[in-house]
Parts: sequence; C-alpha cells; structure tokens
Amino acid sequence: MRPIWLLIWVCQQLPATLTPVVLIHPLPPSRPPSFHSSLQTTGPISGFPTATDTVTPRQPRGHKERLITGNRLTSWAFSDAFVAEEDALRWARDRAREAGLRSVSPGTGAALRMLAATVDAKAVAEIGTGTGVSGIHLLHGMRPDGVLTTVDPEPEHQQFARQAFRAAGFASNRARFIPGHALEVLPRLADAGYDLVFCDGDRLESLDYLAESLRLLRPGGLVAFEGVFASGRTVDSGPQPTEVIRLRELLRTVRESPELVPSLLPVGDGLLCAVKR
Ligand SMILES: C[S@@+](CC[C@H](N)C(=O)[O-])C[C@H]1O[C@@H](n2cnc3c(N)ncnc32)[C@H](O)[C@@H]1O
Repeated sequence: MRPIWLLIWVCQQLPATLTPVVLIHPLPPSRPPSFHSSLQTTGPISGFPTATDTVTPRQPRGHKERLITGNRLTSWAFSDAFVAEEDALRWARDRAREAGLRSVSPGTGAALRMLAATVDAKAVAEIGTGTGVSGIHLLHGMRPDGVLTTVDPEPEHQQFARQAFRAAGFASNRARFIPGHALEVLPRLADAGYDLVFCDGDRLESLDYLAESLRLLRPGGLVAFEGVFASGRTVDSGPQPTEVIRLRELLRTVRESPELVPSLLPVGDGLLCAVKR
C-alpha cells in the first residue's frame, strides 16, 4: 500500500479526537499563524502583509485549530493522490529530485491537465521544462494533435523531459523543446498563438512572464503560475526575499487586471490561474 493511502486509511480508523494529534506532527510550528493577522491588514491589497504589519503573539494551538489543520493536511494529501501518476511521471520526478529541482505536485499536475482540456488546448507554451513532470500532465490534457512548446536554459533538464515524454507514450512531434531563457525565447513566439501558457521558470521574472503571456494568449486562453504560495512566505508578514515580493506583485496585478478573470487554486504550492477575456 502506498504511504499516502496508508495515512488516509490510518486516519479513517482513528477516533476523530485523535486524528489531529497524529496529523499535526508534520507541520513545522516555528512561526506564529500570521495568516490571520495578515487577513486583517489594511495594506494596498487585502490579504497581503505590509512592512508595518504587526504579528499576533504566538498562541498555543487550540483543539479546533488542530482539527482544521489536520483536516486540511489530509484533504491536501487526498487531493494529491486523487489522480494516479504513471511510471513515466514517477521517473521524471526521480530525475528532478536527483537534480535538486522542484516539480509540480500530483494535485497541481491534475489541475494543469484539467485546465488544458478545459481550453481544448492545441498550443501550449511552458516556461521551465524541468524534467518534464508538468509537461506530461499538460500533454495528457491537450488535444491529441496538440503541441507543447517548452522553454528551459538547461539542456540536461530538457533531455530528461524528452525521455519522459517518450516513456509516457507521446510522439516526438507533440513537443517542441526550445533551449534558452524565457525572456529571450518568448518574444519569438506568435502573438495570440497559444491556448495556455504555464509559467514555472524564474520567479523573479514573473511579471515579465505575465506580460508575455498576455501577448501570446488568444482571447479565452489561460495563464497559470506555479508556486505562488512560496511555501507560505507569500502571506507571512516577516521579512521576505525579492522573489516573494515579486510574487505578491504578480498576484496583485493579476487580481486587478480588467483583462483577466483570475482564480488562486490551493493545490501544491499554489497555482495562480487567469483566463484572458
Ligand atoms: C521548478 S523547475 C520546473 C519544473 C517543471 N515545470 C516540472 O514540473 O517538472 C524550474 C525550471 O526552470 C528553468 N529556468 C530557470 N530560469 C529560467 C528562465 N529564465 N527561463 C526558462 N526556464 C528557466 C530551470 O532550469 C528549471 O528547469
């Protein structure tokens, strides 16, 4: 039995009062739950901490909070296990782990697959090929004649992705690998030529990716950004690195753009999606 199913099964067998005690264990309790304080801020965008925010002093976690946290973790794990991943995906994940790369979570992959199918994607552009985990999910959701154009400056990553796509059963003409940095490659791609743009490259460049995506997408096309929670740092009121500041700017810009219909999906490390009107 896979560990996730074992975890879910074990939780189901436990009395409800014990479940949160078991599930609270994996949470790093090093910071106070600043999310609640950040929701009350009056910064330029509600829900985001500002430099002047004060953080509520650390409170001992109550039973109810533990229960909610426990349920959330179980639900998240359940969502990750909901769509089974094939051998080729596991192989690509293993290559990513060895190379020290993040790859999209199974839940995020399933969401990407579903989004590609929703827009009946024939042409998808991906920034950040990695070892091909997100690419396989996108290809599964696209039309059978759809082509994924994927950009990455690391030829070794793209080589793994090429092997993974082949192992997943996709013909070589289903993917176009372009080596290079996104901001050098994207300007060469056709205006309004894409149904979906998936951004998972350099987070410092997120706003530039958004501008390029708006140019690349047809009306009704969809842009998605992986990792916008930045492991919880996006809503943490403590000092944050530039990449987190950039992600907050991205979230604000997408939310306020009259050109976009956004949704922030709580899968994996946060998948920011928006449809271009
Ligand atoms: C997190 S990994 C992508 C994982 C991949 N989407 C997946 O789920 O398998 C980020 C990738 O972005 C690439 N990258 C870094 N800077 C980039 C840039 N400026 N343009 C395009 N890709 C970039 C890295 O080489 C790396 O392969």
